[in-house]
Amino acid sequence: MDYTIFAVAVFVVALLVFGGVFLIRPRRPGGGADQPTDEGQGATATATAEPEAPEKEAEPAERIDVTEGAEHAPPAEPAAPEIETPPPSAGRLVRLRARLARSQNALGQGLLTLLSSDKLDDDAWDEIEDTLITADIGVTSASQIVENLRTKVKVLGGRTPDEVRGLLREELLAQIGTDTDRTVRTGPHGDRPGVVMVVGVNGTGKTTTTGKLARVLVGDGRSVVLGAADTFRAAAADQLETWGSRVGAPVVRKDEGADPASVAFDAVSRGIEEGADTVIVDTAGRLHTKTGLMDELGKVKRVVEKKSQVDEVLLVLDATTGQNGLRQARVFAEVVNITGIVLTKLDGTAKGGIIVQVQRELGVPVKLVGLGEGPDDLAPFDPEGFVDAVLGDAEED
Ligand SMILES: Nc1nc2c(ncn2[C@@H]2O[C@H](COP(=O)(O)OP(=O)(O)OP(=O)(O)O)[C@@H](O)[C@H]2O)c(=O)[nH]1
Repeated sequence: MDYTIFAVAVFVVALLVFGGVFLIRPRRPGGGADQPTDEGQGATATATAEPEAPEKEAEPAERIDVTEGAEHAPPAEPAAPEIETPPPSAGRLVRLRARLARSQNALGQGLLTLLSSDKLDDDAWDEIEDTLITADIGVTSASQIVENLRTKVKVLGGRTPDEVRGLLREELLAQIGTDTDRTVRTGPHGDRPGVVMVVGVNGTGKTTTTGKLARVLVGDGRSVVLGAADTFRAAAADQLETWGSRVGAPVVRKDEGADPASVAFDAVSRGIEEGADTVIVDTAGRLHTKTGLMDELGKVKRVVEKKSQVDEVLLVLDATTGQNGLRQARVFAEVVNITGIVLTKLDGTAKGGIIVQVQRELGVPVKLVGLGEGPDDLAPFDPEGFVDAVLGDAEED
């Protein structure tokens, strides 16, 4: 009996030892502990499927902590980029005027030719009005311009090209408004930074504008912190980080899907801590129901205001989208108190009249215009510079 028990015990121990060795050995190639080595071996097909599984499982647990932390650490940071010194804002529209002239000149030349024709009959005036409407200036403004021009031309009698240009210039400027305050308020208040919220539908150039505006401010000698509160797409935050790193502006971001208001709050806190002059918060515009949009933008603003007042809410509109852009503008204007408009992609459309229409609709001035994809292709809007470019009076190239 004893021998039987002893024999069974020896057999069990032997089985365990043999089985243990056998079981441990095959795990090595794909096992958790060896994972970094395997990963380093790179992309060769079949073996990669297994090691990836434990890695993915481990990630979310770590990421939750990161979400709560101040910033998202980029995975493998490349060598720090060289910090650029962008040009100041002054004189930018002059530099970009040739580009404006190129896109808007057909409108100006079309109007000047019609106005200079010998016979200014009803058909000619209708054509002038149609040309203005085609340029998205809006029906009300177009008919006002035509009415005023008709009266002035009658009084004038004969018309020299200079006189015609002068009349048209005057009318266009009157519609755009020369005495409007177009200052972008970015200044700090004591020890608190100025806060700018950038809103608008994605694809209009919102993130690009946030980055370009940071460059404008840094070019003017300001220190800037950026908040990547468009958390719908991680790529938007990556994009902003690239903009920020080029001018040495820190970017506060969190994981995709994080609460935009908390990103904005942290960005403003960081701005205060660092004694920055301005915090620019890029928000998401992807919510196509008005209630969702209202809730989100309202919350971002309220939360930011716990830390500092919001000085500017800039609405970014794509000039090439015409009536669609105007519809977007109306929705945003209903949900948030817009203080200025940034009209992007003016280099890509002849319909610069949208400036007049959007200002008239929203009662808010165009403060900045985007004139290209280059990093410094954002300029403070200047009505005279714009109209001179439309009328083909661009001296610089
Ligand atoms: N030609 C031209 N392109 C512009 C201008 N502003 C922005 N863009 C381009 O428009 C595209 C969209 O810009 P984004 O800044 O990514 O647009 P967004 O609204 O932030 O959209 P998301 O990136 O999806 O958040 C990019 O290719 C920009 O380079 C402009 O003034 N002129």
